[in-house]
Amino acid sequence: MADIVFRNVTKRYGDTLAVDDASFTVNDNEFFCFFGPPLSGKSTILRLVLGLETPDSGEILIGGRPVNTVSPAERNVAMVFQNLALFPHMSARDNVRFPLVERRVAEADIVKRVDDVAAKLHIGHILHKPPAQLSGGERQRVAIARALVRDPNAYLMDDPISALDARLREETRVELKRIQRELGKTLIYVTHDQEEAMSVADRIAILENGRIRQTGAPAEIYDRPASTYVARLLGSPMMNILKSVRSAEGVEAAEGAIRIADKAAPADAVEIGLRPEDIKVRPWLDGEISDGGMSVGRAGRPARVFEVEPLGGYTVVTLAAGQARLRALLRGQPDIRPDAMVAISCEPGRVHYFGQSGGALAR
Ligand SMILES: Nc1ncnc2c1ncn2[C@@H]1O[C@H](COP(=O)(O)OP(=O)(O)OP(=O)(O)O)[C@@H](O)[C@H]1O
Repeated sequence: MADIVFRNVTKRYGDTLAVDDASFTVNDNEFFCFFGPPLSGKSTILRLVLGLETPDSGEILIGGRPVNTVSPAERNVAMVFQNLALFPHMSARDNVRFPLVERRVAEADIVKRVDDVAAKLHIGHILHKPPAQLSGGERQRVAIARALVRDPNAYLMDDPISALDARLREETRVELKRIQRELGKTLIYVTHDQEEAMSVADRIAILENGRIRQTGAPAEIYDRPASTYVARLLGSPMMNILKSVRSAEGVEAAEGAIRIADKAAPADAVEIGLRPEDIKVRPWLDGEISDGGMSVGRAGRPARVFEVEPLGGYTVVTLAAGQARLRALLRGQPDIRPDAMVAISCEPGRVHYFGQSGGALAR
């Protein structure tokens, strides 16, 4: 078993709380991702797992064993380095052999272990090549083979593909996900890219200033963000978050320009969140009269199109409703022009409610 557990782990650097009372469990064979803005404590958590840092308080367990005082070598957790750096002057095979040669493992053992890991990663046929002759995906597999040849309990990656261009990043993350599934080994992965976190991870932990704000499967966090902080971090375009007040029918936002007919709206909601893809937009009909009593849920409220961004498969429309700006994500390339009047609506069930401190409220 290679589950990794943090129990109330805190790590300070001087006055900086790099990791603040973190508790989580990474399950055996899980692809677990830490995601957060710069300086939120992601790398420090990896360093604590590796044993390069010691917690000021709290406990770390790997496979059920407390490791606070266990050296990095004895923890048997492998790091796959940023940009998957391979030694350019060595063949892929020598790269993979390297950690074992360094540890003076017997030659027969080295051969067997390299063959084993090469078979798992399907790279047996490319081991004779130098890194320069490998594709990006092959290099990635070789770098992972080098980390795994010692048969670690888990492997860690710190923003491994951030240096690649956008297209290659997309391909590489698919490959990474595939590799992790095939290997079935615990992977702790750090990224500052929300789309990457969502796409690769079985579960994500979201960090803010060293604190874990929410942990869960990507879809779960996306659909039920625990706070405005988390809601803003996941999703592109970002969730629309608007100040709101309770009304007789439900809630109002944007000085009444948006009304949600939702009797179940919590009384203490001070902000509502609308995902761009949940906002429906249709042309405002000739002669249509804005009835102040109409609700967003039923008939649609008037809004003016501020700007239109056609992105091919979908279109981002920025709308002006009262003083508020909203972004809606529409499929395809609808015939919507700047300055046009449109009717916007949203299913009440898709509205997120947040309280005074930014925490999500149950309907
Ligand atoms: N060796 C160190 N000495 C002093 N402060 C440190 C050290 N390492 C990290 N910190 C501080 O701890 C906090 C967390 O840093 P950390 O590198 O873990 O964040 P991160 O989320 O990985 O950031 P990034 O995305 O920029 O890599 C930051 O405020 C950072 O300045």
